[in-house]
Amino acid sequence: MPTHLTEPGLPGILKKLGSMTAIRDTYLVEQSLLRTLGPLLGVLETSLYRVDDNGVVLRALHHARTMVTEEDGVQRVAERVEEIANDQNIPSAVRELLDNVRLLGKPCRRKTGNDLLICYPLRGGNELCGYFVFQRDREVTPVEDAIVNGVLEVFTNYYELLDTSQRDQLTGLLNRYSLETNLDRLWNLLSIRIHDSENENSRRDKTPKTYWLGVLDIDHFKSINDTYGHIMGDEVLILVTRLLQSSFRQSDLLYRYGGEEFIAIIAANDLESATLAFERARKKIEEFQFPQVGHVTISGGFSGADPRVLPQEVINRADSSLYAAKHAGRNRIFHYDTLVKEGVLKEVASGSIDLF
Ligand SMILES: Nc1nc2c(ncn2[C@@H]2O[C@H](COP(=O)(O)OP(=O)(O)OP(=O)(O)O)[C@@H](O)[C@H]2O)c(=O)[nH]1
Repeated sequence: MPTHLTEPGLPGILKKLGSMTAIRDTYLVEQSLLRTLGPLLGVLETSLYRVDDNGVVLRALHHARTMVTEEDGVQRVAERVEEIANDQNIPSAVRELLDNVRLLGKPCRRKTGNDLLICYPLRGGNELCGYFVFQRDREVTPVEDAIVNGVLEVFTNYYELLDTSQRDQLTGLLNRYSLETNLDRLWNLLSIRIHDSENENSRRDKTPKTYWLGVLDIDHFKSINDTYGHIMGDEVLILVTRLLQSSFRQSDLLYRYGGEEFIAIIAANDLESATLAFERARKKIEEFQFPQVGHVTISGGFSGADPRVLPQEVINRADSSLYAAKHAGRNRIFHYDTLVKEGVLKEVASGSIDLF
């Protein structure tokens, strides 16, 4: 698909690369990559697919540019970025192309009507971590190919560096800094996902349209450290992380929020499913035999991650519920609204919570 927009030359691309590496948010860097490569290749639409270790698409980012004419007759470029949380809506032609790239380990293309659908692999180290896809009416020239490969390499190296700074070194989970800097973006994303799944077009989309935020905390962790030493304490933290990761879905988000405190943001259809998901995680840890230490339990509190409520308020609600769970004897996970209904927690006007 040819574009009628003015395309930047090499100085423009270098400037965009400079801007891309000035960004400190991994999601915005991904958008910036698409903004850089679209004009370079003379296409209006580009996509980025992120995959897990098994090649399953975790999310897709689509970027589209259009020329719009303002009321005063002035033309400007309008940009739209769309994020899809899973691989249910990937067109079959794209899916087949992604599979080819994964199998062959190099860029591939296939014909769709008069156009070519072209896909480049993204590599983090030697591992395939995603795909860059676009469609246009002509082949990629050797010069374009070299530039695309160069830009993708700068992108993946920079992305990895940023990603490392957003992760906790011990557990590999996203850290508190990353949660706090991304809360607003995350909240926007939740409202888009909820809006999308309510949309006529996404009727077949099985993604649950409600999200839940839980604060989970290891019980009596200080005494684990005191009895078995810090190294054993670290080992427990790593094992609890792995158990939580294997209990929640790949698409759920898990953060290390403090020393022995985690935040999980999970998708579930209703309160019953959310309760089951958090309970499954609690039980999984309760039933696990930790080397030397034996049994370890967690307590938690959770609340609906309603995008209309300020994110910090939702964290406070979950945190107060966690406090109530500790107060009630630990090894249990409480739901905020239920506690308010039962009169265990009182919601005060400011949004802060009093425990009776
Ligand atoms: N080994 C290890 N310990 C940590 C780490 N971060 C925090 N801690 C310890 O975690 C302990 C948390 O203790 P407390 O906040 O008193 O809570 P607790 O003992 O779990 O008690 P409850 O939460 O009330 O059940 C402290 O002793 C911290 O030193 C870490 O990265 N590794």
